[in-house]
Amino acid sequence: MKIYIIAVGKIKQNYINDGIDFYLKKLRPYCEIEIKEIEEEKIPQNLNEKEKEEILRKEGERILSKIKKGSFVVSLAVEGKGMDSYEFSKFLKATFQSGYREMTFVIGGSLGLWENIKKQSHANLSFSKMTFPHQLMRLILLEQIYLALSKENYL
Ligand SMILES: C[S@@+](CC[C@H](N)C(=O)[O-])C[C@H]1O[C@@H](n2cnc3c(N)ncnc32)[C@H](O)[C@@H]1O
Repeated sequence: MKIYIIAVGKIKQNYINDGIDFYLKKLRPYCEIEIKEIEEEKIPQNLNEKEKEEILRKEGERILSKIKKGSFVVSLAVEGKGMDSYEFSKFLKATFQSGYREMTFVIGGSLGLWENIKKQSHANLSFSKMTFPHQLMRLILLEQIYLALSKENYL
């Protein structure tokens, strides 16, 4: 089983990169996992709606080009479906048990995710009603995948 995380932008904060490395190592016995970074568009000052939509579309098309056919795609979105950690663990395992060999999680950039991606995904997943920075979202997602695959009995 393989998990891809497609995320917009590079992470510059060392504490987040250290956390990501930490969980990638811990996840090694449980699954193969790969992060694909998408180039982030520059956001102009006084951004208008048209410019915002254009940025989301450009980033969105880059994301779509990285999604492998046959992968079960989950977009991370504040307005998506909420789950507790136990439900998330069951969701991960059930997806792989249903025959999918790959899951792809998609995390948007500073402006979010293109609507087309959310519509085309198999599921939209919310981690809470709060909006987290996209860099931190990568770390939170890895920690929850680790919890889901390694510690079911404690959830
Ligand atoms: C800074 S947020 C984007 C905020 C943007 N205003 C929006 O409405 O989507 C960047 C990305 O992090 C992810 N994200 C942030 N908070 C989240 C949450 N509570 N649940 C799921 N994903 C979240 C989403 O993929 C989002 O596109």
